[in-house]
Amino acid sequence: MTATESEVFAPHLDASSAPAAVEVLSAEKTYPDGTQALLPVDLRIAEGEFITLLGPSGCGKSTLLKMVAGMLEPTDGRLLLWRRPVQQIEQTGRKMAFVFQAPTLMPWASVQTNVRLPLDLAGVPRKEADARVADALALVGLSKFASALPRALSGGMQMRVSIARGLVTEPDLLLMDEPFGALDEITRHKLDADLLELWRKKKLTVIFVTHSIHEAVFLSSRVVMMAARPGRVVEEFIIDEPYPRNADFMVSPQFARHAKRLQDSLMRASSLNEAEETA
Ligand SMILES: Nc1ncnc2c1ncn2[C@@H]1O[C@H](COP(=O)(O)OP(=O)(O)OP(=O)(O)O)[C@@H](O)[C@H]1O
Repeated sequence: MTATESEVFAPHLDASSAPAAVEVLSAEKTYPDGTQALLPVDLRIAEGEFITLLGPSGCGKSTLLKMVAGMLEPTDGRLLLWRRPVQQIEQTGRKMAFVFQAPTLMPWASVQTNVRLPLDLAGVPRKEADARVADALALVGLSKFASALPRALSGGMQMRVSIARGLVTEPDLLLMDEPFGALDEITRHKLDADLLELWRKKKLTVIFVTHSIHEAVFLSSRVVMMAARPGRVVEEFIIDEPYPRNADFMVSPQFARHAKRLQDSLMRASSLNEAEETA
């Protein structure tokens, strides 16, 4: 790591003064079958933050993320990206990418073709597209696998391809729905660390969904805790620890302190569900 890359970075200190990338304004969601997935949520996410949505199953994490992505309409309320409605993101000159839990790669196409897909869809000329694909593959450490088919890659490598496909459009906002949930712990730690590097290098704003308290503490500048039935935001935690964060951070007393606070909060959020289920 170079001296510049290792400079201390503390987005939680700037979050109140930095421009808003995402504003969720009393946005709520009831599905057509009557499921009340999300009570009104208010959330301001500043440029450069790494936000994690954490909470028990069914608390509306994916629903909220998909509303930010414009993949789902709120039943009421509004969502703004750089002060414009989500559907008008093009007019802001910013870009957003969504990375799903499963890599969802085309099995018959090479890694390179899979990563190029968003550029092909956008009509980017082939030469420029190939150069950007090469950059994205280098970022995730897969340059040597450009011609491979997905089935020749491990689960962790397939997930890297999926991340490269997200990064190839050079997004400002990266939305990730439990991207590493299906991977073994070692691979997950490695990808978490790589993701933090990318986030800092590319000055991204990230919203990340996970079930893992440890992943949330390691990655986030802020954690948004949610509870279910109906889904809602119940607490927020600033993880006021500087970056870069490394393996030493994970065994530090500060890490344990944050993890304990999140654990207690998650227990409260989960017991809210149980209390309501038995009432
Ligand atoms: N298309 C849908 N139609 C009806 N109900 C839905 C739909 N999608 C999700 N739900 C319900 O909305 C609630 C919130 O779901 P959501 O997937 O957003 O939660 P989550 O916190 O992401 O869950 P998990 O951690 O299990 O992935 C759940 O009760 C879920 O069953």
